[in-house]
Amino acid sequence: MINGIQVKVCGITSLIDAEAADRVGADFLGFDLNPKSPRHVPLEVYHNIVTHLPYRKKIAVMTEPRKEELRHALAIGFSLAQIHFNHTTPLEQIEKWSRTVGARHLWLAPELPPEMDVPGEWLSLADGFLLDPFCADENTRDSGDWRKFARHRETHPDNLWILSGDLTPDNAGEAVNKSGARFVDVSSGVEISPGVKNTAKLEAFARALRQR
Ligand SMILES: O=C(O)c1ccccc1N[C@@H]1O[C@H](COP(=O)(O)O)[C@@H](O)[C@H]1O
Repeated sequence: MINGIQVKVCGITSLIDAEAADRVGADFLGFDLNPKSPRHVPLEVYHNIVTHLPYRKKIAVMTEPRKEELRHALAIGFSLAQIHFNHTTPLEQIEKWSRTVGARHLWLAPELPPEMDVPGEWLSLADGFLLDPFCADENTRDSGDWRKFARHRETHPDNLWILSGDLTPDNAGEAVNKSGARFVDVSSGVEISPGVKNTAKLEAFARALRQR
């Protein structure tokens, strides 16, 4: 927790980066299990480092996983699964994910068009939702849709609302202040190259949250 804000550092690929995230105060460490991601961590690699990792909650980041993959991730010790999916995914599929791990072990990261809110029928299926405030303006990506994020938080306080997507040390303070977020997720904004975190950027990100 940094200045009242919970933080997840995602796209961790090594013990060194996990320790750096831990040192700056990350509450959650995210590991990308999607083989197509440049931040992909094969399960064998995860197995090799898991006992040495800092004592923080570990999140399995997956893209439209099969039931068996999802079940396996929780079985090997991930606290939660974060599922990325297209907004056109049928409700029955989301219900299946939720039944497989239980809603309290699930965060949903839907790719939503700017005008679309999280549908009401998804809310009981997951504990948390990752929303990207910048997707409201794909062209400039310099100002986010803070009202959309704030509206979700205020209207559905029983869910966890996680501000995620293109956060950096430069925009984190403004993003939190304008959206009212109490939980942020950062990955590429604290990297030197895909999958490699940078200590100075992690520290700058934490500083931005402290000084906002
Ligand atoms: O990082 C990826 O390659 C990735 C691939 C597929 C699905 C999600 C992915 N990243 C996750 O997206 C959020 C935001 O990341 P960023 O801060 O915009 O880089 C984070 O949870 C990443 O793990």
